[in-house]
Amino acid sequence: MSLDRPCGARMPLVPRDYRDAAGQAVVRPSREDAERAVRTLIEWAGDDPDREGLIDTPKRVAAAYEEFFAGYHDDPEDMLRRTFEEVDGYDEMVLLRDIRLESHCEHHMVPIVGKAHVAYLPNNRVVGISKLARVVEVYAKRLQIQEKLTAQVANTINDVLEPKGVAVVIEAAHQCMTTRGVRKPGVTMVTSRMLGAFRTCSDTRREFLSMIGDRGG
Ligand SMILES: Nc1nc2c(ncn2[C@@H]2O[C@H](COP(=O)(O)OP(=O)(O)OP(=O)(O)O)[C@@H](O)[C@H]2O)c(=O)[nH]1
Ligand SMILES: [Zn+2]
Repeated sequence: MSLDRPCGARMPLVPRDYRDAAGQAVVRPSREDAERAVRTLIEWAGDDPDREGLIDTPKRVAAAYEEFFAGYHDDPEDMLRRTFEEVDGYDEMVLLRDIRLESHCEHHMVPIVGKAHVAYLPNNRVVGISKLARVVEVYAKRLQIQEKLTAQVANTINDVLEPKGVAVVIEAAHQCMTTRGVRKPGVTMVTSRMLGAFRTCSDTRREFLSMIGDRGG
C-alpha cells in the first residue's frame, strides 16, 4: 500500500435540488419521472412493462433506489459531532473491523459489496463507535468509486474528530467486473487511506494492518 496518495476531496452534501457542472440549478426529477425512466429501460431491454410480473416494477425500483442512494440526504459530519471526553486517558487505537459495505459503482450503477475497517487514534475524546459505521454507510449509499469512498470516510473522521491519526481500508468486489465486462469473479479491490500517525509511523500502521489481518503488512 503506497503512502504517497493524493488527497481525496470530500463530496458535498447533495440536496434534493442541486447545481449541475455548469452551475445551473437542477430540479430533482419526481418519483413519477423516475418510474417512467424504469419503464423505458424495461422496454429497451426488450420486455413488456405492462405484463403482470413487471407492472409494479418501476415502483419497486424507485423504492429500491431510495434505499441504495439514501446517503445523499444525510450529513456525515453531523454524525460525528457527539463525542465523549471521560476516557481516563485512553489514547490507544480504536478499530471497527469488518463493517459490511454495500455501495454502487458510479460508472455502471451496479453493486460494490465488501467490508471496511476504520481506525483512529483518539485525541482526548472518543466518538460513539456506531458512528464510524454510520459515516461509512452515508458515503456508501451514493454513487461511488472505491478510492473516493475510502478517502471521504477517512477525511471526514479526520476533520471532525481531529484525532492523532485515521486509517481506513476497504476490500470490495465490483459487480461491474464480475457479472459483465471483463468478468473476473473472485477479484477483490483493496484501497487504503492513512492519515496522521498511521501515515508517519510505520509501527502504528503495522499494528493496524495486523489487527485487520493483513498478512502482507
Ligand atoms: N478505479 C476504479 N475503477 C472502477 C471502480 N469501479 C469500476 N471501475 C472501473 O471503471 C472503468 C470504466 O471504464 P470504461 O472504459 O469507461 O467503461 P467500460 O467500457 O464499461 O469498461 P469495462 O468495465 O472494462 O467493460 C472500468 O475499468 C471499471 O472496472 C472503482 O471503484 N475504482
Ligand atoms: Zn462499474
